[in-house]
Amino acid sequence: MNLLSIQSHVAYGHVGNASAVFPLQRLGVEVWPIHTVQFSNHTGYGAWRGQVFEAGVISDVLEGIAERGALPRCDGVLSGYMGSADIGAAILDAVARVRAANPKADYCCDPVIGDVGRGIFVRPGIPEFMREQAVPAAEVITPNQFELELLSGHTVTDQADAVAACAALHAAGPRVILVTSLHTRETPKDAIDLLASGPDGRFLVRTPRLDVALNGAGDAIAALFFFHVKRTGSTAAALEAAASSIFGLLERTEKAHSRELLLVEAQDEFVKPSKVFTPVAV
Ligand SMILES: Nc1ncnc2c1ncn2[C@@H]1O[C@H](COP(=O)(O)OP(=O)(O)O)[C@@H](O)[C@H]1O
Ligand SMILES: Cc1ncc(COP(=O)(O)O)c(C=O)c1O
Repeated sequence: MNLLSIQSHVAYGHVGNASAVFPLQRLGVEVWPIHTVQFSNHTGYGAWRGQVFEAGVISDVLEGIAERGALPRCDGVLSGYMGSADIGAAILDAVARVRAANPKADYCCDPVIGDVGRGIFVRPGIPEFMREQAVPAAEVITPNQFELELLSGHTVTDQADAVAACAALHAAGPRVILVTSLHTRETPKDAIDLLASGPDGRFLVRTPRLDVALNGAGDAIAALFFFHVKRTGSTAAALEAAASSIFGLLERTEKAHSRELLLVEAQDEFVKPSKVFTPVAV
């Protein structure tokens, strides 16, 4: 499988492409990363150095890949945090070019907008861009609970609300939805839910809540989920594999008291997770 992954990149630590690329490679995917920024480290440290690339760089690198004649072999595009609407437009152009070369290619959009604790943390215009352009163009999306509410216009208090919100988003385009970090009235305090919704049904996985506050887990789970959807064609199987791998990764990271995901050290979790969380139909 060949996947184009258009995301931010950090030299030190693991967010964006530095979180998504290696797990895919470990699973045998040929990844073509295009970086939207190159920073020293993620912004959670409060200080970082590096550069935000212009949207033109994305189109230029894509043009070079096209010149190699590779686009018909591209099976999908994955995107994450978008620093500006220009970057967003360049990403959707890339999706359109890939689709023109391979009509079977899919687009997975992690519609990064914000989260429950922090509210919106992207630039003005990005939430609208996600809702009006990126989400309708995507086959697979991976919103967290905050993004699910914002994109669907539904308040999510219980599981039924989350299912209804997913139904509203399916109507906008995406065939498969993974809701991350879901906490409804039914979720115990010491647990985290993941809800996946697709043509084969709706499924829930509940894992223990670990004592970690890390960046990049969302980027890794989006990559894993997209890969397993494409590999299996099953929403339930993709949820099981992605949720189990991420839990294993985070548990190892917690044990080591690491501030960064132990992506390399815990790489076997991507292939054979220590614990398997079997989804239940909801
Ligand atoms: N403290 C935690 N305990 C257990 N699992 C977690 C924890 N934090 C994140 N995860 C797992 O990682 C997934 C993605 O995390 P999320 O917080 O949505 O990512 P991000 O904020 O990096 O976008 C969650 O759905 C959950 O499965
Ligand atoms: C450049 C960059 N990309 C992506 C992320 C993803 O972070 P999170 O996993 O917290 O959503 C971060 C977070 O700090 C970042 O700094």
